[in-house]
Amino acid sequence: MAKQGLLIVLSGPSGVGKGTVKSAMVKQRAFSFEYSVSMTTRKPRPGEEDGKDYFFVSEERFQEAIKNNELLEYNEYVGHHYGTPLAPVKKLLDEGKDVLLEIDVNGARQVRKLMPDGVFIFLTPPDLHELKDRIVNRGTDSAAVIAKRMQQARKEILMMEDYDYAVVNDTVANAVDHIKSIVEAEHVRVPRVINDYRNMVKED
Ligand SMILES: Nc1nc2c(ncn2[C@@H]2O[C@H](COP(=O)(O)OP(=O)(O)O)[C@@H](O)[C@H]2O)c(=O)[nH]1
Ligand SMILES: Nc1ncnc2c1ncn2[C@@H]1O[C@H](COP(=O)(O)OP(=O)(O)O)[C@@H](O)[C@H]1O
Repeated sequence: MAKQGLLIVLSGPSGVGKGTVKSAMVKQRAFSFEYSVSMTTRKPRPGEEDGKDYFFVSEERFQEAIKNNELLEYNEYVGHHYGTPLAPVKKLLDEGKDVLLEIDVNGARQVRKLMPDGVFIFLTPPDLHELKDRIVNRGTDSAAVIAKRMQQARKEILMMEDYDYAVVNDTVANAVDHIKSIVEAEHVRVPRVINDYRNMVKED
């Protein structure tokens, strides 16, 4: 049986650059991983594709997914539901592939209980002014939504205490490098590799 893949959970306040860092990791093939596409009831932003960025669904479909236990975790964030479809994550991990979840802190807390072997990474802004500038410059949210996201961000940043690593997204290249180092280190943690050595030293 293939060794289980590593579950990588990436969180951070809105606008810190999670989407940007994730895309850069895919583009540069920084390391090999599969991205778990979440289900959401929020409307697509310009340029977002159904099935690639999110599965954009109705509230009814989301409620059905909850009822049928299709979601590993889910949460409400600024008026919309977001959740991780369980089946694809499980299948990919069983195939030995690393899977990246980009989810909020409440979701990550639920995942930590169910899958404690994952690595939990929190992406932080260099400071709060920079965070606000990034959300404003992205140009996808109204002033009212930006204010709510900033309020949420202040609370969320301190929830990094539930995570294993804090990575500063000062430049995208630095953030990608740090995440890559963390994933490489996780791959050689003794609990993950000791079985290989048990086999090595077995007498034949
Ligand atoms: N719990 C949970 N949170 C999610 C999921 N997908 C996305 N999120 C989080 O929901 C929040 C809002 O996401 P989004 O509307 O795309 O805004 P953005 O993060 O500012 O680009 C972010 O904190 C995401 O990390 C999911 O499947 N589950
Ligand atoms: N390291 C960075 N330096 C400057 N701007 C960044 C950086 N990372 C992301 N951004 C910009 O910040 C905005 C928010 O990034 P995004 O990836 O949408 O964040 P999130 O997915 O965390 O909400 C985007 O306009 C993006 O281009």
